Amino acid sequence: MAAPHVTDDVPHDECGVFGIFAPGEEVSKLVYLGLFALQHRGQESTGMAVSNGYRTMVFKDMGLVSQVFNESALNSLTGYLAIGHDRYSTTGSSEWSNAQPTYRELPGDGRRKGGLSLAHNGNLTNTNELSAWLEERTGEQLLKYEMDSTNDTQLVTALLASYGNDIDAGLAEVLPRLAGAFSLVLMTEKKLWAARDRHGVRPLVLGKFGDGWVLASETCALDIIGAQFVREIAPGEIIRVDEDGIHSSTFAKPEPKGCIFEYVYLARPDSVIADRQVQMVRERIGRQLAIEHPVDADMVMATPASGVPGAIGYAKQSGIEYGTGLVKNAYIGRTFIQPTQTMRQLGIKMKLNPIPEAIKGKRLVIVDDSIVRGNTQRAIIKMLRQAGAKEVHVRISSPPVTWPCYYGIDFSTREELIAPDKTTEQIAREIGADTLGYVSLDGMAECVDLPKSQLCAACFSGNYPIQIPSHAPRACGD
Ligand SMILES: O=P(O)(O)OC[C@H]1O[C@H](OP(=O)(O)OP(=O)(O)O)[C@H](O)[C@@H]1O
Ligand SMILES: NC(=O)CC[C@H](N)C(=O)O
Ligand code: SF4
Ligand SMILES: [Mg+2]
Repeated sequence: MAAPHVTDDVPHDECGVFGIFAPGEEVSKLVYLGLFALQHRGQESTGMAVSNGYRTMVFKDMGLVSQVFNESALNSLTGYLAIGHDRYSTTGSSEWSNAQPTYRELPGDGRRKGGLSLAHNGNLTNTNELSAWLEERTGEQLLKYEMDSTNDTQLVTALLASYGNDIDAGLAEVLPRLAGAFSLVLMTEKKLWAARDRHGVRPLVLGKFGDGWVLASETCALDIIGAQFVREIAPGEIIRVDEDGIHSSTFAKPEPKGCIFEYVYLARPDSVIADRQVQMVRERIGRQLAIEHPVDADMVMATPASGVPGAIGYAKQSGIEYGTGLVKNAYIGRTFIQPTQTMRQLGIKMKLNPIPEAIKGKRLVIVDDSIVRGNTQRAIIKMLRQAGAKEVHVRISSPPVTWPCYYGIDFSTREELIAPDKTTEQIAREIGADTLGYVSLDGMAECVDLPKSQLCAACFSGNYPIQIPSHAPRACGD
């Protein structure tokens, strides 16, 4: 059940995140649109906190944006200042209590109580230390202490709330002590903040909306409400928006390590990250893939949806005709970001269906952006063979994923990945492909066209540029 949380006092003050400060506007419908545009970043739960300057209402529930919010819910969420979140769980299970935005009451003065609402994309890697620090500061144990079971976002909210109404002081002390990845938006009844970890692992952008300001994980969420892109929030930067305007400060020296997987899979192709149009990066990687792994074939086809730009690039470079061999059900989202293996496997069956006439008797090149657990390619190749494909040559627009991600993508053990300790031929046999080719790490990074030193590619290389949890496995030689 959706649970509105209302603080009713008078004045006081990867997942996808969204924030807006637009005096004179009713913003809940704009937040809805922004969250809708960011749905590809998280499909498990969604929510928003909205303030009219005096009190905050938080409304969140399990499910998609279109399932959780309806007209009457949006009409009841009145106010000009809001944040929102689409969740894809990485730390803390997929359940209502971990849905975001998180909310904490602040002490306030007298009856003027207020609250802190916060939404987080990323994943923290020192939750043990942070739990201990919270206990030291407040005597509070957030959850029964257990490795990995403390929701990282709740910890940040509790730590910041322990500074009372002085959120700026809290941010200045708490943010430098967070390890891992975080793109945050947070608000009290009158002010909106955003902050990005010093590595800028996850994207976060600033836009202008009339006289107001918007924050969003990706530029596609600015486009949908007609906001103008202003700039990215810099790694290590804090932005505050209030009635006096916008204010920027720095809490740490930037050391960029943007997630390369955003370009490969996570972000929407119509978004722009670090001045790079994601669609164009993916097409370039497809071209590179054709150069590195050519094959004689009759048709190049994509694994919908994220494999499409790479397949276009592969077809253009190879000169092999591009065709559609699989139809995607338009009413189903991403399968990889589902929280359980059963849901991921079922999802693929519901999502993709072959077109036998288009593929029968053909030598196919099937392009996808990545193979992680192998669910998608295993299922698709079976479908294509049953539909009469003569040969199936799989080409992948990223190198083998061989190491877990601790910075906001949910593959946290090596055991769940298909590629570790296997040759490409072994993986090809396991998924049932005639041949398999992965683009090289250098080739992929060149297509992103940023210095390798400014990117995280740890899930491909095992070289973690940012602290990982103390219990995590390390790459050989580390
Ligand atoms: O090897 P796996 O474990 O199956 O994971 C990789 C697959 O998952 C993703 O697709 P997804 O269905 O999530 O989203 P998409 O529709 O954007 O391609 C990705 O694009 C690959 O197809
Ligand atoms: N994918 C994410 O950004 C997840 C955010 C946060 N770590 C959570 O699990 O809720
Ligand atoms: S480990 Fe992989 S998915 Fe995680 S932040 Fe680095 S590049 Fe991105
Ligand atoms: Mg896919």
